[in-house]
Amino acid sequence: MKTIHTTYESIKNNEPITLTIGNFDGLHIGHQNLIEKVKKFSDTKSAVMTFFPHPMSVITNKELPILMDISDKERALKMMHVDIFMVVEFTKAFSKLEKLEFIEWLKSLQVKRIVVGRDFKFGHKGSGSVDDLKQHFEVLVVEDLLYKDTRVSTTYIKLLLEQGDMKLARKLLNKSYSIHGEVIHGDKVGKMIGYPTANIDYKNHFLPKIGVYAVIVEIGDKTYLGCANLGHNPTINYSTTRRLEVFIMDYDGNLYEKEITVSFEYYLRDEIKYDKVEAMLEQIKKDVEQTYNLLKK
Ligand SMILES: Cc1cc2nc3c(=O)[nH]c(=O)nc-3n(C[C@H](O)[C@H](O)[C@H](O)COP(=O)(O)O)c2cc1C
Ligand SMILES: Nc1ncnc2c1ncn2[C@@H]1O[C@H](COP(=O)(O)OP(=O)(O)OP(=O)(O)O)[C@@H](O)[C@H]1O
Repeated sequence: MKTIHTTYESIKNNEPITLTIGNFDGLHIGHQNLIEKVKKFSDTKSAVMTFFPHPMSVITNKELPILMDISDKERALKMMHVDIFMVVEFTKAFSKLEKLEFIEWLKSLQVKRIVVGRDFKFGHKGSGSVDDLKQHFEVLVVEDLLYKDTRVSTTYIKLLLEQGDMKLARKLLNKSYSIHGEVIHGDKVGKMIGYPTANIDYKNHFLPKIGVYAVIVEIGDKTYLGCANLGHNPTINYSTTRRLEVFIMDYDGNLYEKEITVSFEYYLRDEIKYDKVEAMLEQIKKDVEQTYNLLKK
């Protein structure tokens, strides 16, 4: 797969493509279904276009919590054997292109065919629709992928994660929800109480429900079982911002500044404010045992 990081002014493509366009946050089964359709045409290369930063964050000037960053999407699309991944810088100027300007821009990219969902919108304030595209390109409109009457969408998956429904989120994402980030320094209390934790700098990754999780941790090319606490640490050193901390089983090494990935497999329980640290340690021991039982092969 060829990845092109570009601006809309400088983008170039010389090969005829079948293209799909969108945010594809999470690359859920609705997105995957659509991309499989893109790949079916043998007269063109398959191409996926997305934008960075997320258009909503540029338009609203607010950081938007995301399920996947560009590197996650790149990895997933590579595994799906997409030929070309176009990452176009999303700017205020780009957002102001009128629908016909946007269409002319696409024409300059050798687009033979466009594959999108019925609600696809483009151009300034989303004024362009599938009908507009049809006047200029061959367009394949993919039917909605539903799960029990609900359209599979990034928004719906975020709702499931907020409810701690990791099982259904996993089904709709086709993989466990994961967050990767650099390990940063915490308060070093964990080590003292016998459960050292790696604190992850989760940046603008979307955070699931506050609580304790059975997780799988990837460190380089190795995987470990772990138990994560996502929350405010109300018992020791209350933190106003949410923290993601993981106790990694059978690991002792220095993780500071290393990049690790945490996959949320099971929601175990709520985060609790304990009166005594001993009571918390007893519970953490049980969490670790439960994690082992759930995740051991
Ligand atoms: C599996 C696990 C479960 C935890 N559960 C709770 C909890 O219910 N309540 C709480 O206040 N802290 C909980 N913690 C967080 C610990 O209080 C925290 O790891 C400790 O304060 C160390 O923080 P530090 O990394 O900043 O040193 C949990 C930690 C782990 C690893
Ligand atoms: N469940 C689905 N079935 C069919 N097509 C879909 C589905 N979900 C998204 N698409 C299509 O995938 C493309 C990219 O969608 P995009 O990521 O921009 O939005 P989305 O998945 O609907 O997310 P959100 O929940 O944020 O609206 C669009 O053409 C969209 O219509």
